Amino acid sequence: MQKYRITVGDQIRDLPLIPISDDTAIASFVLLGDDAMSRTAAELLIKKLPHKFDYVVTVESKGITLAHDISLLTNHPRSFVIRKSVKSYMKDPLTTTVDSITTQGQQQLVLDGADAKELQGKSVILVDDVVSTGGSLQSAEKLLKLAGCQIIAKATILAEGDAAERDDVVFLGKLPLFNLDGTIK
Ligand SMILES: O=P(O)(O)OC[C@H]1O[C@H](OP(=O)(O)OP(=O)(O)O)[C@H](O)[C@@H]1O
Ligand SMILES: Nc1ncnc2[nH]cnc12
Repeated sequence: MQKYRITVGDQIRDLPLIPISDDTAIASFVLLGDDAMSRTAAELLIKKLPHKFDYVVTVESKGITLAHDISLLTNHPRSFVIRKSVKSYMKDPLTTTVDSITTQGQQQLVLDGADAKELQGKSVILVDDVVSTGGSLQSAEKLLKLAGCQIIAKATILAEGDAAERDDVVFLGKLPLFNLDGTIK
C-alpha cells in the first residue's frame, strides 16, 4: 500500500493512500486513538492561537481529542462538540447540512440548544483535525453564528488540497490530494 509521510513536531506518521472517488485518493489521517499525535498537535497549535478565549469547539468526530487537549492544556474546564445527528437528550437542537470530502452525500451538523445557550456571546476557537473542502468548517461556523458566539480563530492540524492556500485557518502542515496511481495532484 502506498503511504505519505507527515511530521508534526516529533511525531512521524506514514498515512495510507485511500481512494475516495474514481479519480482521487487521500492520505488517511485518523486522529481518533492517536493520543500522542493529538497531544503534540495541541501543544504546537496553542502557540499559534490567541491566548484569551472562552471555549474550544469542534465537529464530531476526529476533532474531539484535539479540542479536548487544547482546552485542558489552556486551563479551560470544558469544550463543545458539534454532533452529526440529533440525540434524544438534546434540547431545541440547531441543525444544518454538511458536505465533506470523505463522505458521499450530505450529513447533518447539530448543536444542542443547551450548548448554544452557553456559547451565546462567548469567544470561541473552532478546531478540526483536517480541513479539506472547508465544508465541515463552513457548516460549523453557520451553527456557531446562529448560537450568537464569536469565532476568534480557526485551527487544524493539516490543511488538505486547496485548503493549504487559506489564510483564515491556522494549521501545522499541508496534506496533498492524490491521483489513484499515488502521484500528487
Ligand atoms: O473540509 P472537509 O472537506 O469538510 O473535510 C474535513 C472533515 O472531514 C473529516 O471528517 P469526516 O467527515 O471524515 O468525519 P469523521 O471525523 O466523523 O470521521 C475531518 O475530521 C473534518 O471534519
Ligand atoms: N486526509 C484525510 N484523512 C482523514 N479524514 C479526512 N477528512 C478530510 N481529509 C481527510
